[in-house]
Amino acid sequence: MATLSCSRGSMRAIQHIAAQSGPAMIARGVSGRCLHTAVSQTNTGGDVHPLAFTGQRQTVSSATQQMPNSARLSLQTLVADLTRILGQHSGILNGSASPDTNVRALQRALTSYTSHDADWRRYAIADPSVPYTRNLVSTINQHANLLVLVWNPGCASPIHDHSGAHCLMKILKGSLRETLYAWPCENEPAQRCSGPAARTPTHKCTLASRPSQPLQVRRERTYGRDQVTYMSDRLGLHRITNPSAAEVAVSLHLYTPPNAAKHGSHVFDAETGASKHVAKCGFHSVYGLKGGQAA
Ligand SMILES: N[C@@H](CS(=O)O)C(=O)O
Ligand SMILES: [Fe+2]
Repeated sequence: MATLSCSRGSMRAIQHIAAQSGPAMIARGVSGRCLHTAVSQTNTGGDVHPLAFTGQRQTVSSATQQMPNSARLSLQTLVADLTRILGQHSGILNGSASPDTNVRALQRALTSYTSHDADWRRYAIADPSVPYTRNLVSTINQHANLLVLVWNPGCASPIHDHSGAHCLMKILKGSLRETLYAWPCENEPAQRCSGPAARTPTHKCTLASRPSQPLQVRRERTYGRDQVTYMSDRLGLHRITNPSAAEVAVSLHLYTPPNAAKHGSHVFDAETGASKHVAKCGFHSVYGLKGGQAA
């Protein structure tokens, strides 16, 4: 089975795989997808993995607009708060979502920040050719990745895991729907899928060792501007969708440790539960500069 990669050098391979697979592959949830024709018509990259770099970009708002100091400070303050909170734990050392990470404090910090467009505009680099873009704001002293994601109307991420990291998402603009799924092997007998290990990206439950069956949806929730939600591999898998047919949505994501950028993650087929590893998920921009590479 071909491995999708987020690295820039393998874009040709991704496009080639996608061209062969076409809409069926997208519909099966291996890649991100867009539901509305307005996007998919311009979306050569309905076929392109959403985490991939494409080189074609536009900012959501005019880049020439000034950023008020007060707004800029509020995002800086949030980054400072997150750095202080994450500096107090050792989660970065063991490469997985450490129980001593103060998730509540992170959640409080993200909640107390109020979204100002002028604050995050420089990071919100859109690209109509992919379902969504990933733009690095800060590495929080190497403890995390703080990203701004820009979601085209009707577009969604693939169903994916979070590489053992804590993931917090705050809506900056518009609304986003989260569909939460159980791990494919969660209800399998222990001998076929060994306990908690089945709920990590390194679980051994491959397609060969279990029946092919649709992923089970646990819940669906829609979050509006300034709402914050938490996700991790312990809760299962998820897909994020921009339900609007017309409006771009923007969200702020904190991943700690920053595992997906380093080691990639897994995407899942909704119909069969089959997974693929996506190597080293990159950024469309870094610190507001286009064409950035993964830190
Ligand atoms: N975790 C996804 C975005 S989302 O669907 O939560 C990513 O980093 O690309
Ligand atoms: Fe996610």
